[in-house]
Amino acid sequence: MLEIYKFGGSILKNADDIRKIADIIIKDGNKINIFSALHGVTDGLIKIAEYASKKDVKYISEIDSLRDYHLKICSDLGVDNKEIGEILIRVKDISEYLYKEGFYDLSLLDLIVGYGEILSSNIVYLFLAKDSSNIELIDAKNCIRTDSTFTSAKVDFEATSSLCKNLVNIGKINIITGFIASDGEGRPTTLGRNGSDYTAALLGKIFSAGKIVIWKDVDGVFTANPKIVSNAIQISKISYKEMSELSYFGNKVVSLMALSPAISDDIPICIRGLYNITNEGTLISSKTDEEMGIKGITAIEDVSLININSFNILGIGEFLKQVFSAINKANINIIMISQSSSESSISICVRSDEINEAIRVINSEFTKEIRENIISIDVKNNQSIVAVAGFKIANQSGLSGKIFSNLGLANININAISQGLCAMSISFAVDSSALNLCVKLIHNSIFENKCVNCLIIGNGVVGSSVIKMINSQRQYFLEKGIDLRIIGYANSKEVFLPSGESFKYSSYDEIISWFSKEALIHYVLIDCTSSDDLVANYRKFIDHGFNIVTPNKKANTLNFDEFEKLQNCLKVNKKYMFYEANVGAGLPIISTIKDLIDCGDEIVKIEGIFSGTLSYIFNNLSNGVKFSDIVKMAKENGFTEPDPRDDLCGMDVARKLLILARMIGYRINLSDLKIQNLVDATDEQIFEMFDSANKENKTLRYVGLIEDGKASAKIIAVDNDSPLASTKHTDNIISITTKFYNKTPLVIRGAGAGADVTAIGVVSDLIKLANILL
Ligand SMILES: NC(=O)C1=CN([C@@H]2O[C@H](COP(=O)(O)OP(=O)(O)OC[C@H]3O[C@@H](n4cnc5c(N)ncnc54)[C@H](OP(=O)(O)O)[C@@H]3O)[C@@H](O)[C@H]2O)C=CC1
Ligand SMILES: N[C@@H](CC=O)C(=O)O
Repeated sequence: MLEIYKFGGSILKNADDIRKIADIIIKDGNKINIFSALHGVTDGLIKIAEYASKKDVKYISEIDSLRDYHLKICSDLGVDNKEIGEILIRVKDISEYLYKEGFYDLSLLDLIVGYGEILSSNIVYLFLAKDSSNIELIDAKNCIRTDSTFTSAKVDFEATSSLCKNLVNIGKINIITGFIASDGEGRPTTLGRNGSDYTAALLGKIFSAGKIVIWKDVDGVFTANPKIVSNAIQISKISYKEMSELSYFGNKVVSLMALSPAISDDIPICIRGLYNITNEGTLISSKTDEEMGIKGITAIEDVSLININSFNILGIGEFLKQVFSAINKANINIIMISQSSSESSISICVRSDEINEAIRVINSEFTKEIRENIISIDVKNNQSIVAVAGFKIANQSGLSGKIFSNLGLANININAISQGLCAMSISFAVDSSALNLCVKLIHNSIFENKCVNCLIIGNGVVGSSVIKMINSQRQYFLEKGIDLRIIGYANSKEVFLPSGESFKYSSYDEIISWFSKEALIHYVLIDCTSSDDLVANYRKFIDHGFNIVTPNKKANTLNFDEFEKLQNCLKVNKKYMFYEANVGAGLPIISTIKDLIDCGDEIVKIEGIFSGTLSYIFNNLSNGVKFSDIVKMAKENGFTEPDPRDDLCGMDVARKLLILARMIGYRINLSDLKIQNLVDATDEQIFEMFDSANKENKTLRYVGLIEDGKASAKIIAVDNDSPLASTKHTDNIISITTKFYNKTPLVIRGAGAGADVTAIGVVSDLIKLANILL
């Protein structure tokens, strides 16, 4: 199967690129190979023409760097530079002529600019010809015939076809200049920007190629410009129609012009990356990837929006006819139209550099009506058109909602919108200042809406275990349709990113702005610190789109006014806060109480052992170990609070009791709780308590109680056969008496502290959140 390869300037930067390209051509034995100019050379040649014709001597230094660039590559490749040197002298001669004349026209521009392709193709030819006699160099001026529309010449297909068939020997490896052609009088012409793609497509059509491969510095067509949307996805298959839509609206991977010869003869075009040849690229053909209804988001920048209102005086048909014919006569390209038939108003988008002319022709068309205030015109500059394209645009219900609700939340205003019934795209105009955010938001709302993006602050005992659990269970969650993605984790000074990079921070604002600039759809802050400071910033995170999941008890034990403000902020922003690990680590205490309340049950009493650390201490006292040593062991095992005094003074239990008490409707603060403090207890005092309880066949337990609007906690010597006495290790045991569970209370028991069980509580919250969001 004959294939046409085209190599663009972005992969013609140095000798290494040319070696890679030569390897591909030789390995594949590819017969028709089209070359653009070396990277940046076309622009360089335009500059030379402009400087020289304006008698600016800067053209000389441009010529020098052009020469040095090409000769260095020749020397790096070890090719004889005589031929290249001679071509460069011709370029110099032309520029000296332009300098002398102080003038250039489009035909002279085509003459000089075309040397870019001549130089690159000669270098490649010379390099390949060192090892093979089967290489042919073809100057496309000798086989692509055009009219004389310099800089964007129209191809005479019949003449070109017969010239190519005569000149190109497909038994050989042909190195052919892209972009350039000549008119009937033999004058050099060019095919317009990205014209080399068009040369490739033309040759594909002429030689009935099986495929046209466009080699680039990117691996294929992406769902958005990866320079704007870092998580853009490579598309494996896209139809001609979809690609045409993307190209029309600004995707530069392949030009619209190049698509048409391929479409007419159904020749697939493959976009492939030179630097990643194992990647199979994107195939543009009559078939699409049906699974992927929407293929991408693209944008045209630098447009202006003209709104013309006719106040219904003229018939709509007549009014529109006049608008379009005026614009058409001025040869101005209308990029997008949006019409409101009820008001006979119409919005049209044109390129910014054509706006003045467009306004002039409309004004002159409607001079009388404007004077009589029948027609008014207003203009919005600095606009960009964003388009979402794909074969399922027209019949995908909910798509507009998905797109526009996220834009609305980000305060991005749509200035005009356009979509046809059978359309492959929906397009709209936004202020250019909002463009990047807009593209990211739409991209992520379509392609990333199945992800919960987790930012973990605090990577100590609990945080590290949460990170490990999310990563190790990733595949398991994916199979359930939940994509938990860690976008970063932080300690108190530094944020670490998945790329391996990190940045230091001094305020949470820096963290918020870093992550919100990605405009992801579902964010969650996982607070694995015990910080009050971070809690004080929750509302900022929530205002920027974050949900919260946390084992940190500080938020739910804020002073009641602050606590209510936080609840209100969540409500206003429609965000969620989950905190199962606040009480009993991974034990389902919070969720059970919530379920009972949601079912209309009334909680009468909650009682039990709420501290894993104190449980561990009293469970181990029986082994004759000192109280102070057991505290150390509890800290080493990760059961205590970051500051173990919070456990010993009863504050940790107090927080847990307050959290549950507030859940069941008590409007109380920490200061309202009666809590026994053990922080100053000596080993001897604790042992004495233990010993006297033991003598009475009792066991010491630190017990919390919530009942009758009050909450308290203290050490109690419980009977040895009491369920409270039966706990082991770090066990918590919580008994819940309710209107329905009144004879036998509902009891939850299990490990109440430690990294893994707490991480389970956090991750189960993430799954609950994901099930709501996704
Ligand atoms: N351990 C357990 O069994 C349970 C713990 N919890 C709760 O989990 C939370 C974490 O506990 P644990 O992992 O043991 O604590 P650690 O002390 O092990 O880790 C705390 C982490 O938070 C970071 N950090 C501290 N202050 C700040 C701040 N102001 N801003 C940003 N990061 C900060 C620390 O960073 P750096 O190292 O730089 O200081 C560290 O990475 C606590 O709220 C605790 O109550 C809840 C249930 C059970
Ligand atoms: N330090 C706490 C940890 C869980 O909240 C405890 O010991 O219970």
